[in-house]
This record gives sequence, structure tokens and C-alpha cells, in this order.
Amino acid sequence: MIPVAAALDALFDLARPTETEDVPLRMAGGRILREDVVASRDQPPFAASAMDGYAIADGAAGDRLRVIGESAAGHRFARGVGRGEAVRIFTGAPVPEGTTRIAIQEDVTAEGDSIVLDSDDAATHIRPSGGDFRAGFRVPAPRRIGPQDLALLAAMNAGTVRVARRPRVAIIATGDELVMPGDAPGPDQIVASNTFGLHALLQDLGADPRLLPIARDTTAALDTVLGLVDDADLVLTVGGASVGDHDLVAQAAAARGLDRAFYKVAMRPGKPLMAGRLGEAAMIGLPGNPVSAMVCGHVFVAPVVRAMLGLGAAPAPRQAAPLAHDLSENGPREHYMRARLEDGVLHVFDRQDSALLSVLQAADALVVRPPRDDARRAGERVAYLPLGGHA
Ligand SMILES: Nc1nc2c(c(=O)[nH]1)N[C@H]1C(S)=C(S)[C@@H](COP(=O)(O)OP(=O)(O)OC[C@H]3O[C@@H](n4cnc5c(N)ncnc54)[C@H](O)[C@@H]3O)O[C@H]1N2
Ligand code: MOO
Repeated sequence: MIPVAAALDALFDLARPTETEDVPLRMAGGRILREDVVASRDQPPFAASAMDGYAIADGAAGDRLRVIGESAAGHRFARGVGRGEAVRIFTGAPVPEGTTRIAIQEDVTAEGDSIVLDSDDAATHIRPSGGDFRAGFRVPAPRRIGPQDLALLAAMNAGTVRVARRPRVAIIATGDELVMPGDAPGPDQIVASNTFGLHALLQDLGADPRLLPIARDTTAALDTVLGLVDDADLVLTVGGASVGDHDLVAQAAAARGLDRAFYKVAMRPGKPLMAGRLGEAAMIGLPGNPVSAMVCGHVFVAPVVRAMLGLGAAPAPRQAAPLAHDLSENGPREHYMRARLEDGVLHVFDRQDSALLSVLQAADALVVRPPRDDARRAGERVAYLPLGGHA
């Protein structure tokens, strides 16, 4: 058994960054920016009105000004404006030459082709040219492109952006007992679940996951499904990783030339984890117990996918919070305990069996106990991995 950190390092050695590709901006949400985007012009490109009203050169409450034209968004007033004059102006329109402030229309009385200023206003209501960003302003890569990024990149006039190709991930469930959700299971069968959780996790990460057919517990069936892996960057198998007579994944992968990096990690759940290089792909053999597979998804698969996307080789980010209650000392394996954060305090579930998906679903954190961690008291701060995803 190797420590979690050593397993993660070995996995980072297997993870190759994907190539880059150009995508139209509207397709770029959730993708990883691989090349800086640089603004080619100032925004706004001209001094712009922030309000509907009248652009004026000067004037105080009581002054009467002659309205000599109009500046609307997209249509500037092309002449200059002098003392005693005003230009009708709308939000977003270019501020005419010679004006210094906008008198908002609520503060003005319009009378024919002139206006009277009803009050003084210290604010100019003018957005200066380049007030948002200047030409040369940069959004640096790498970065996951969120909705706010998209809005900014569009304002910077980026029609396409250079992003990381999504890592293709083949997911293979193994086991004679498994049927697909919605099928009719026999009396000794259960429904494949882990692969669906992993598929969703991978989609959230920005990967391109593909569910392959369930492989039966024979080396021939496993070989057939491994043969469908095609151009995957990462192959995930689920189950068949332990020491039982029907745990044949290692054998089938070896026959296909797996160059094994490690087998068994000092963690709980997730001990029978296996990894290596399988042709062009990295392969991770996940344990079959549903919670073990999902915990390994968060602890190993997610950082590997992030590394492939070019976001760097770093463990899943941890946070810390106080415990709601005492915890007994930990054994020799790093323990990832399902817990629920309530008002910033961690409640660790009593039942931690790695078959209990209902407990995992109710959890929003995995408390991380180092190997041989001492007993912990209520109120002590401990590390946890946020799981997210709760309404
Ligand atoms: N003698 C020992 N037995 C076991 C050990 C051990 O060290 N010595 N380790 C245990 C631990 S820990 C784990 S974890 C499991 C891992 O076993 P496998 O990876 O071989 O997984 P399976 O035996 O195929 O399945 C375990 C369990 O999970 C269910 N399963 C499998 N795939 C799925 C799926 N896609 N969706 C839902 N459920 C799935 C399967 O039906 C089993 O119930 O080994 C322990 N045994
Ligand atoms: O290591 Mo297993 O994954 O505890 O159930």
C-alpha cells in the first residue's frame, strides 16, 4: 500500500495535458482557457452617458439651455456643444465634444426646444473612455471560463477562444451482478450506479465522459470492452479490483499491455485502487464499492482531469471546519469520512460503510483523517473536501 500523496504523484506522471482547440465563444462556457485573451480596444471606446438626460457644458439650477440635437446609443452627436446649449442624450450614447456632465431628465424641465435645470448635481454621469478596461487588458490562461468570464471575453471582442480539448474518459463498469438503471434486475442483480456518479463528476470537471457497456466477470468480456476504449485519454474501470476469484480487471488490463504504476493505496474507502499506462491512455482501476469509487473520483480522478486540462498538478483543495462532536482515533489508512456541514460545523455520519450511497448523497463534505490521527474533540478544526452539489 502506498500513501495517498504518492499515488496522486504517480497519477500526475501518467496525466498528459490535452491539445488546444479553438471554439466559438458561445461554446466556451466551462472550458479551460489555454491562451491569454487580450483586448484590442478600450471599453467603453468613447466617453459614454450613464443616464438618460441632457449633455451640457456647464450650468446651475435655474439656467435655461437650448437643445441643439440628440446623441443616442450607436449614433453620436457629431458637433461640439457650447455654453447655454444642451444635447438630448441616452444611456450608452457617446458624450458630445465640449460637454462635462449629464443633467438627468428627472432633474430637468423641458419646454419646447429648451430645458431648465431644476437642481445642481455633483455627479457627471459620464463613464470615461476605457473606464472598464483598456486596450491591452488581459484575461490570463489557464482559467475555467464561467458566465462572468464569457461576458467579459465577449466585451473584449473575442469571437473564438483557445481552450483545452476535453479529456476523453472511457468508463467501464464490471460485474455479472450489474444491470443498467431502468432495466429489470434479476434476484441476484443490482443496478450499476457508480459509473453514473462518475459520469456526472467528469462532466462537471469539463471532461468528455463515455459510458462503455458493462463488462461481465470474464477476462474475455473485459478484453472485449477494453477493446472499445478507442482514443480515450483516461480509462476508468469500476469494480473487479480486489483479491476475489472474479476480480479480473488487473489480469485483463495486463494482457492488453498495462504498465502498472501502483496497486493499493493506504486509504479508506478506496484501498484496492490501481493505476498505470494502457497504450496512449492513463488507466485508473477504481474499487467497486459505490462510495469507494466516488471518493476515489474526488480524490484522484478530479485532480488528474484538472492536470490534463492544464490547470496544474494539485490535490483536491481542502478546507477546514470545527467538528460537531468527538471522533475516535484513526487507523493506519487515510480516512475520508462522509459528513454534513451545518452552520459551518461538521457532523460526521455514524455509518461509514462504503456501500451506502444514501449516506454519500446526504453528505456535502469528506472529513480527511490522516493515518493514525489522534482522537479529536468536538470544536477541533479538521480538514475536509467539499463535495458540493446540494440545493
Ligand atoms: N478479502 C478481501 N476482500 C475485500 C477486500 C480485501 O482487502 N480483502 N477489500 C474490500 C474493499 S475495501 C473493497 S473497496 C472491495 C473492492 O472490490 P472490487 O473492486 O473487486 O469490487 P467488486 O467486488 O466488483 O464490487 C464490490 C461491491 O461493489 C458493487 N459494485 C461494483 N461495481 C458497481 C457499480 N458499477 N455500481 C454499483 N455497485 C457496484 C458490487 O456489486 C459489490 O457489492 O473489495 C472488498 N473485499
Ligand atoms: O477500501 Mo474499500 O474501498 O473501504 O470499501
